[in-house]
Amino acid sequence: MRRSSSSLAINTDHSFSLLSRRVIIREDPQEVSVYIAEYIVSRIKNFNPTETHPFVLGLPTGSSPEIIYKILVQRHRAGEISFKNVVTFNMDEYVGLPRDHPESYHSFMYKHFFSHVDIPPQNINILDGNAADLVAECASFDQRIARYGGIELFLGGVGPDGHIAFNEPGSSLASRTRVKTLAYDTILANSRFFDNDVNKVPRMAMTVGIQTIMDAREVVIVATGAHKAFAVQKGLEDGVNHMWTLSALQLHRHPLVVCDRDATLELKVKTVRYFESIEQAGTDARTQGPALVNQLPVSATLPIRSPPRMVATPARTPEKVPKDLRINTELHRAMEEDELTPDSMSSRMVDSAIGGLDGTLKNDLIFDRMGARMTTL
Ligand SMILES: N[C@@H]1[C@@H](O)[C@H](O)[C@@H](COP(=O)(O)O)O[C@@H]1O
Repeated sequence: MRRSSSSLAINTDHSFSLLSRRVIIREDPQEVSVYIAEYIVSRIKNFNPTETHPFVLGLPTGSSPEIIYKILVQRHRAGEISFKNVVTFNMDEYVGLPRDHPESYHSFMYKHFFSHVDIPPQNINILDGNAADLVAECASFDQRIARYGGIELFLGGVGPDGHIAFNEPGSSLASRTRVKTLAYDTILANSRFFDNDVNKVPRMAMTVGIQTIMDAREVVIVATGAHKAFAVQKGLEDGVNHMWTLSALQLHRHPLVVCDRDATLELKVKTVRYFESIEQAGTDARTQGPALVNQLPVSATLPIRSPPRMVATPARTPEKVPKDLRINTELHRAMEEDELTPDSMSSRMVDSAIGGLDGTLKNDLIFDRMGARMTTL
Protein backbone atom coordinates (compact mmCIF):
# COMPACT_ATOMS: atom_id res chain seq x y z
CA MET A 1 0.00 0.00 0.00
CA ARG A 2 1.36 3.35 -0.99
CA ARG A 3 0.60 6.53 0.87
CA SER A 4 0.39 9.48 -1.40
CA SER A 5 1.24 13.00 -0.44
CA SER A 6 -2.21 14.10 -1.46
CA SER A 7 -5.46 13.87 0.37
CA LEU A 8 -6.33 10.96 -1.83
CA ALA A 9 -7.77 7.58 -1.43
CA ILE A 10 -8.41 5.59 -4.55
CA ASN A 11 -10.09 2.31 -4.95
CA THR A 12 -8.08 0.74 -7.71
CA ASP A 13 -10.62 -1.93 -8.49
CA HIS A 14 -12.28 -0.41 -11.48
CA SER A 15 -14.76 -3.05 -12.38
CA PHE A 16 -17.24 -0.52 -11.05
CA SER A 17 -20.68 -0.87 -12.45
CA LEU A 18 -22.66 1.80 -10.63
CA LEU A 19 -23.37 4.94 -12.52
CA SER A 20 -21.14 7.40 -10.76
CA ARG A 21 -20.81 11.10 -11.27
CA ARG A 22 -18.23 12.62 -9.02
CA VAL A 23 -16.90 16.04 -8.24
CA ILE A 24 -13.78 16.19 -6.12
CA ILE A 25 -12.77 19.53 -4.63
CA ARG A 26 -9.24 20.36 -3.54
CA GLU A 27 -7.78 23.59 -2.26
CA ASP A 28 -5.47 24.55 -5.10
CA PRO A 29 -4.17 23.47 -8.53
CA GLN A 30 -1.28 21.55 -6.98
CA GLU A 31 -3.61 19.36 -4.90
CA VAL A 32 -5.92 18.89 -7.87
CA SER A 33 -3.01 17.80 -10.04
CA VAL A 34 -1.68 15.36 -7.46
CA TYR A 35 -5.14 13.84 -7.15
CA ILE A 36 -5.56 13.39 -10.90
CA ALA A 37 -2.01 12.14 -11.50
CA GLU A 38 -2.38 9.54 -8.75
CA TYR A 39 -5.74 8.59 -10.14
CA ILE A 40 -4.33 8.01 -13.63
CA VAL A 41 -1.39 6.03 -12.26
CA SER A 42 -3.70 3.79 -10.27
CA ARG A 43 -6.02 3.28 -13.24
CA ILE A 44 -3.14 2.26 -15.51
CA LYS A 45 -1.61 -0.04 -12.91
CA ASN A 46 -4.89 -1.68 -12.13
CA PHE A 47 -5.60 -2.20 -15.83
CA ASN A 48 -2.29 -4.06 -16.08
CA PRO A 49 -1.75 -3.17 -19.73
CA THR A 50 0.23 -5.31 -22.13
CA GLU A 51 1.47 -4.71 -25.66
CA THR A 52 -1.58 -6.46 -27.07
CA HIS A 53 -3.98 -5.00 -24.50
CA PRO A 54 -2.78 -1.42 -23.99
CA PHE A 55 -4.35 1.23 -21.78
CA VAL A 56 -5.84 3.85 -24.11
CA LEU A 57 -5.55 7.31 -22.64
CA GLY A 58 -7.02 10.54 -24.03
CA LEU A 59 -4.93 13.62 -23.23
CA PRO A 60 -5.33 17.41 -23.26
CA THR A 61 -3.04 20.38 -23.53
CA GLY A 62 -3.45 23.77 -21.85
CA SER A 63 -2.02 25.17 -18.65
CA SER A 64 -4.32 23.16 -16.38
CA PRO A 65 -2.75 19.73 -17.05
CA GLU A 66 0.86 20.93 -16.89
CA ILE A 67 1.39 20.01 -13.23
CA ILE A 68 -0.36 16.69 -13.81
CA TYR A 69 2.19 15.83 -16.52
CA LYS A 70 5.01 16.93 -14.25
CA ILE A 71 3.86 14.57 -11.52
CA LEU A 72 3.36 11.70 -13.98
CA VAL A 73 6.93 12.23 -15.22
CA GLN A 74 8.20 12.25 -11.62
CA ARG A 75 6.34 9.03 -10.88
CA HIS A 76 7.80 7.48 -14.02
CA ARG A 77 11.33 8.58 -13.10
CA ALA A 78 10.87 7.08 -9.66
CA GLY A 79 10.14 3.78 -11.39
CA GLU A 80 6.55 3.73 -10.22
CA ILE A 81 4.75 3.77 -13.54
CA SER A 82 5.53 2.78 -17.09
CA PHE A 83 3.81 4.10 -20.20
CA LYS A 84 5.24 1.37 -22.42
CA ASN A 85 1.87 -0.21 -22.90
CA VAL A 86 -0.13 3.00 -22.95
CA VAL A 87 -1.57 4.36 -26.19
CA THR A 88 -2.48 8.05 -26.22
CA PHE A 89 -4.86 10.13 -28.28
CA ASN A 90 -4.63 13.89 -27.94
CA MET A 91 -7.80 15.90 -27.95
CA ASP A 92 -6.94 18.58 -30.43
CA GLU A 93 -4.39 20.47 -32.52
CA TYR A 94 -4.30 23.81 -34.31
CA VAL A 95 -4.75 23.80 -38.06
CA GLY A 96 -1.87 25.19 -40.09
CA LEU A 97 0.55 25.75 -37.21
CA PRO A 98 3.86 24.05 -38.01
CA ARG A 99 4.32 20.91 -35.93
CA ASP A 100 7.56 22.27 -34.46
CA HIS A 101 6.04 25.64 -33.54
CA PRO A 102 6.52 26.03 -29.77
CA GLU A 103 2.77 26.45 -29.31
CA SER A 104 1.66 23.51 -31.41
CA TYR A 105 0.05 20.79 -29.32
CA HIS A 106 2.66 18.39 -30.70
CA SER A 107 5.40 20.56 -29.17
CA PHE A 108 3.47 20.94 -25.92
CA MET A 109 3.00 17.21 -25.47
CA TYR A 110 6.60 16.30 -26.19
CA LYS A 111 7.92 19.12 -24.02
CA HIS A 112 5.75 18.32 -21.02
CA PHE A 113 5.27 14.59 -21.24
CA PHE A 114 6.21 12.31 -24.11
CA SER A 115 9.94 13.14 -24.15
CA HIS A 116 10.25 12.24 -20.49
CA VAL A 117 8.50 8.87 -20.33
CA ASP A 118 8.90 5.47 -21.96
CA ILE A 119 5.90 5.63 -24.29
CA PRO A 120 6.81 4.17 -27.71
CA PRO A 121 6.46 6.84 -30.45
CA GLN A 122 4.09 4.60 -32.41
CA ASN A 123 1.67 4.66 -29.45
CA ILE A 124 1.26 8.45 -29.67
CA ASN A 125 -1.64 9.79 -31.69
CA ILE A 126 -1.96 13.53 -32.28
CA LEU A 127 -4.05 15.04 -35.04
CA ASP A 128 -1.98 16.40 -37.91
CA GLY A 129 -3.04 20.00 -38.35
CA ASN A 130 -1.05 20.21 -41.57
CA ALA A 131 -2.49 17.13 -43.27
CA ALA A 132 -3.27 17.63 -46.96
CA ASP A 133 -6.75 16.27 -46.34
CA LEU A 134 -7.95 17.43 -42.92
CA VAL A 135 -11.29 15.64 -43.19
CA ALA A 136 -9.58 12.34 -43.95
CA GLU A 137 -7.17 12.94 -41.06
CA CYS A 138 -10.11 13.37 -38.68
CA ALA A 139 -11.82 10.22 -39.97
CA SER A 140 -8.61 8.24 -39.65
CA PHE A 141 -8.20 9.47 -36.04
CA ASP A 142 -11.66 8.14 -35.10
CA GLN A 143 -10.91 4.86 -36.87
CA ARG A 144 -7.66 4.47 -34.96
CA ILE A 145 -9.50 5.02 -31.66
CA ALA A 146 -12.04 2.40 -32.68
CA ARG A 147 -9.30 -0.06 -33.66
CA TYR A 148 -7.94 0.15 -30.12
CA GLY A 149 -11.38 -0.61 -28.75
CA GLY A 150 -12.11 2.94 -27.61
CA ILE A 151 -10.58 5.21 -25.01
CA GLU A 152 -10.35 3.94 -21.46
CA LEU A 153 -9.89 7.28 -19.75
CA PHE A 154 -10.13 10.70 -21.34
CA LEU A 155 -8.49 13.48 -19.38
CA GLY A 156 -9.68 16.94 -20.39
CA GLY A 157 -9.57 20.55 -19.38
CA VAL A 158 -12.29 23.13 -19.78
CA GLY A 159 -12.24 26.57 -21.36
CA PRO A 160 -13.63 29.60 -19.49
CA ASP A 161 -16.62 29.40 -21.86
CA GLY A 162 -17.25 25.79 -20.90
CA HIS A 163 -15.73 24.17 -23.99
CA ILE A 164 -14.06 20.79 -23.80
CA ALA A 165 -11.29 20.04 -26.29
CA PHE A 166 -12.15 22.62 -28.98
CA ASN A 167 -15.88 21.97 -28.88
CA GLU A 168 -16.86 25.59 -28.76
CA PRO A 169 -20.21 26.89 -27.54
CA GLY A 170 -22.81 25.82 -30.08
CA SER A 171 -21.03 22.59 -31.03
CA SER A 172 -23.11 19.55 -31.76
CA LEU A 173 -23.31 17.19 -28.82
CA ALA A 174 -23.26 14.36 -31.37
CA SER A 175 -20.01 15.54 -32.94
CA ARG A 176 -16.96 13.42 -33.63
CA THR A 177 -13.47 14.40 -34.66
CA ARG A 178 -13.58 17.31 -37.10
CA VAL A 179 -12.24 20.72 -38.04
CA LYS A 180 -13.64 23.63 -36.01
CA THR A 181 -13.45 27.37 -36.29
CA LEU A 182 -12.35 28.78 -32.96
CA ALA A 183 -14.65 31.08 -31.04
CA TYR A 184 -13.40 34.59 -30.40
CA ASP A 185 -13.37 33.90 -26.63
CA THR A 186 -10.99 30.99 -27.18
CA ILE A 187 -8.77 33.01 -29.52
CA LEU A 188 -8.60 35.71 -26.85
CA ALA A 189 -7.95 33.21 -24.05
CA ASN A 190 -5.22 31.42 -26.02
CA SER A 191 -3.53 34.62 -27.21
CA ARG A 192 -1.53 34.52 -23.95
CA PHE A 193 0.49 31.73 -25.62
CA PHE A 194 1.03 33.86 -28.74
CA ASP A 195 2.61 37.05 -27.34
CA ASN A 196 -0.87 38.27 -26.37
CA ASP A 197 -1.48 38.91 -30.05
CA VAL A 198 -4.87 37.60 -31.18
CA ASN A 199 -3.71 37.80 -34.79
CA LYS A 200 -1.09 35.13 -34.16
CA VAL A 201 -3.62 32.59 -32.83
CA PRO A 202 -4.70 30.08 -35.48
CA ARG A 203 -8.35 30.50 -36.41
CA MET A 204 -9.04 26.82 -36.84
CA ALA A 205 -8.35 23.61 -35.03
CA MET A 206 -9.02 19.92 -35.29
CA THR A 207 -10.70 18.42 -32.30
CA VAL A 208 -12.29 15.27 -31.04
CA GLY A 209 -16.05 15.70 -30.84
CA ILE A 210 -18.32 15.63 -27.83
CA GLN A 211 -19.44 12.16 -28.82
CA THR A 212 -15.80 11.02 -29.09
CA ILE A 213 -15.34 12.10 -25.47
CA MET A 214 -18.68 10.60 -24.42
CA ASP A 215 -17.61 7.26 -25.92
CA ALA A 216 -14.63 7.05 -23.56
CA ARG A 217 -15.28 4.67 -20.70
CA GLU A 218 -14.31 7.34 -18.21
CA VAL A 219 -13.81 11.10 -18.46
CA VAL A 220 -11.77 13.11 -15.97
CA ILE A 221 -11.93 16.90 -16.16
CA VAL A 222 -9.48 19.28 -14.50
CA ALA A 223 -10.86 22.73 -13.68
CA THR A 224 -8.78 25.20 -11.73
CA GLY A 225 -8.99 28.92 -11.16
CA ALA A 226 -11.72 31.48 -10.65
CA HIS A 227 -11.87 32.05 -14.41
CA LYS A 228 -13.29 28.53 -14.76
CA ALA A 229 -15.94 29.01 -12.07
CA PHE A 230 -18.75 30.06 -14.39
CA ALA A 231 -18.06 27.17 -16.77
CA VAL A 232 -18.07 24.74 -13.85
CA GLN A 233 -21.36 26.17 -12.59
CA LYS A 234 -22.99 25.89 -16.01
CA GLY A 235 -21.54 22.44 -16.55
CA LEU A 236 -22.59 20.99 -13.23
CA GLU A 237 -25.68 22.85 -12.09
CA ASP A 238 -27.52 23.78 -15.26
CA GLY A 239 -28.99 21.37 -17.76
CA VAL A 240 -27.28 19.71 -20.69
CA ASN A 241 -26.66 22.49 -23.14
CA HIS A 242 -24.63 22.66 -26.33
CA MET A 243 -23.62 26.22 -25.43
CA TRP A 244 -21.64 24.83 -22.46
CA THR A 245 -20.27 21.62 -23.87
CA LEU A 246 -18.87 20.51 -20.50
CA SER A 247 -22.49 19.92 -19.49
CA ALA A 248 -22.72 16.95 -21.91
CA LEU A 249 -20.83 14.95 -19.29
CA GLN A 250 -23.93 14.94 -17.13
CA LEU A 251 -25.01 12.11 -19.42
CA HIS A 252 -21.74 10.20 -19.18
CA ARG A 253 -21.61 7.05 -17.07
CA HIS A 254 -18.34 7.84 -15.32
CA PRO A 255 -17.42 11.49 -15.33
CA LEU A 256 -15.10 12.84 -12.67
CA VAL A 257 -14.59 16.59 -12.34
CA VAL A 258 -11.71 17.64 -10.11
CA CYS A 259 -11.83 21.34 -9.20
CA ASP A 260 -9.88 23.62 -6.98
CA ARG A 261 -11.70 25.82 -4.50
CA ASP A 262 -11.58 28.85 -6.84
CA ALA A 263 -13.28 26.95 -9.64
CA THR A 264 -16.25 26.27 -7.34
CA LEU A 265 -16.86 29.96 -6.63
CA GLU A 266 -20.04 30.14 -8.72
CA LEU A 267 -21.51 26.89 -7.43
CA LYS A 268 -24.23 26.93 -4.83
CA VAL A 269 -23.01 26.21 -1.32
CA LYS A 270 -25.50 23.35 -1.32
CA THR A 271 -23.91 21.81 -4.42
CA VAL A 272 -20.40 22.05 -3.00
CA ARG A 273 -21.49 20.56 0.30
CA TYR A 274 -23.30 17.75 -1.45
CA PHE A 275 -20.27 16.64 -3.44
CA GLU A 276 -18.00 17.06 -0.42
CA SER A 277 -20.36 14.97 1.66
CA ILE A 278 -20.11 12.14 -0.85
CA GLU A 279 -16.36 12.12 -0.53
CA GLN A 280 -16.45 12.47 3.25
CA ALA A 281 -18.91 9.64 3.61
CA GLY A 282 -16.40 7.47 1.74
CA THR A 283 -19.07 5.62 -0.14
CA ASP A 284 -17.92 6.17 -3.68
CA ALA A 285 -16.71 2.93 -5.13
CA ARG A 286 -14.62 4.69 -7.72
CA THR A 287 -12.82 7.63 -6.18
CA GLN A 288 -12.51 6.54 -2.61
CA GLY A 289 -13.95 4.33 0.03
CA PRO A 290 -14.93 0.71 0.17
CA ALA A 291 -15.24 -1.33 -2.97
CA LEU A 292 -19.00 -1.37 -2.73
CA VAL A 293 -19.61 -2.82 -6.12
CA ASN A 294 -17.65 -5.96 -5.48
CA GLN A 295 -18.68 -6.77 -1.95
CA LEU A 296 -20.78 -9.78 -1.33
CA PRO A 297 -23.75 -9.15 0.93
CA VAL A 298 -22.65 -9.19 4.54
CA SER A 299 -24.53 -8.63 7.72
CA ALA A 300 -25.13 -4.98 8.35
CA THR A 301 -23.66 -5.52 11.78
CA LEU A 302 -20.29 -6.61 10.41
CA PRO A 303 -17.57 -4.00 10.05
CA ILE A 304 -16.89 -2.77 6.55
CA ARG A 305 -14.09 -4.79 5.03
CA SER A 306 -11.02 -3.05 3.71
CA PRO A 307 -11.04 -2.80 -0.06
CA PRO A 308 -8.75 -5.45 -1.50
CA ARG A 309 -6.62 -3.24 -3.68
CA MET A 310 -6.67 0.23 -2.22
CA VAL A 311 -3.41 1.99 -3.08
CA ALA A 312 -3.72 5.04 -0.93
CA THR A 313 -5.50 6.15 2.17
CA PRO A 314 -6.52 9.72 2.84
CA ALA A 315 -3.62 11.76 4.14
CA ARG A 316 -6.24 14.19 5.38
CA THR A 317 -9.10 12.10 6.66
CA PRO A 318 -12.23 14.19 6.87
CA GLU A 319 -12.29 15.05 10.53
CA LYS A 320 -15.94 15.21 11.30
CA VAL A 321 -18.46 13.37 9.28
CA PRO A 322 -21.84 14.03 10.85
CA LYS A 323 -23.29 10.75 12.01
CA ASP A 324 -26.23 10.93 9.66
CA LEU A 325 -23.86 11.34 6.73
CA ARG A 326 -22.01 8.11 7.44
CA ILE A 327 -23.71 5.70 5.18
CA ASN A 328 -24.17 2.15 6.22
CA THR A 329 -22.56 0.09 3.49
CA GLU A 330 -25.14 -2.65 3.58
CA LEU A 331 -27.94 -0.17 3.39
CA HIS A 332 -26.22 1.74 0.66
CA ARG A 333 -25.90 -1.35 -1.46
CA ALA A 334 -29.60 -1.88 -1.22
CA MET A 335 -30.36 1.64 -2.32
CA GLU A 336 -30.05 3.34 -5.64
CA GLU A 337 -27.20 5.80 -5.56
CA ASP A 338 -29.81 8.34 -6.54
CA GLU A 339 -31.61 8.05 -3.24
CA LEU A 340 -28.70 9.80 -1.59
CA THR A 341 -29.44 12.84 -3.69
CA PRO A 342 -31.39 15.54 -1.92
CA ASP A 343 -34.79 16.04 -3.54
CA SER A 344 -34.01 19.56 -4.52
CA MET A 345 -31.14 18.33 -6.68
CA SER A 346 -32.86 15.32 -8.20
CA SER A 347 -34.66 17.37 -10.75
CA ARG A 348 -31.35 18.48 -12.19
CA MET A 349 -29.92 15.02 -12.48
CA VAL A 350 -31.05 12.71 -15.21
CA ASP A 351 -30.02 9.55 -13.39
CA SER A 352 -31.94 10.59 -10.34
CA ALA A 353 -35.01 11.27 -12.35
CA ILE A 354 -34.94 7.78 -13.84
CA GLY A 355 -33.60 6.00 -10.79
CA GLY A 356 -36.54 3.62 -10.61
CA LEU A 357 -35.86 2.01 -13.96
CA ASP A 358 -33.72 -1.02 -14.45
CA GLY A 359 -30.19 -0.74 -15.87
CA THR A 360 -31.02 -1.63 -19.46
CA LEU A 361 -33.85 0.82 -19.66
CA LYS A 362 -31.70 3.50 -18.07
CA ASN A 363 -29.21 3.31 -20.89
CA ASP A 364 -31.87 3.60 -23.55
CA LEU A 365 -33.51 6.44 -21.78
CA ILE A 366 -30.27 8.32 -21.40
CA PHE A 367 -29.68 8.16 -25.10
CA ASP A 368 -33.29 9.04 -25.90
CA ARG A 369 -33.13 12.02 -23.64
CA MET A 370 -29.86 13.10 -25.07
CA GLY A 371 -31.17 12.74 -28.57
CA ALA A 372 -34.11 14.88 -27.66
CA ARG A 373 -31.85 17.61 -26.39
CA MET A 374 -29.29 17.47 -29.14
CA THR A 375 -28.96 20.22 -31.66
CA THR A 376 -26.87 19.36 -34.68
CA LEU A 377 -25.17 22.35 -36.18
N1 LIG B 1 -8.17 23.26 -26.64
C1 LIG B 1 -7.75 23.60 -25.33
C2 LIG B 1 -8.63 22.88 -24.36
O1 LIG B 1 -8.44 21.48 -24.52
C3 LIG B 1 -8.30 23.31 -22.95
O2 LIG B 1 -9.07 22.59 -22.04
C4 LIG B 1 -8.57 24.78 -22.80
C5 LIG B 1 -8.29 25.31 -21.42
O3 LIG B 1 -6.93 25.57 -21.27
P1 LIG B 1 -6.25 26.00 -19.94
O4 LIG B 1 -6.06 24.75 -19.17
O5 LIG B 1 -4.94 26.60 -20.36
O6 LIG B 1 -7.14 26.97 -19.27
O7 LIG B 1 -7.71 25.44 -23.71
C6 LIG B 1 -7.76 25.08 -25.07
O8 LIG B 1 -8.81 25.71 -25.69
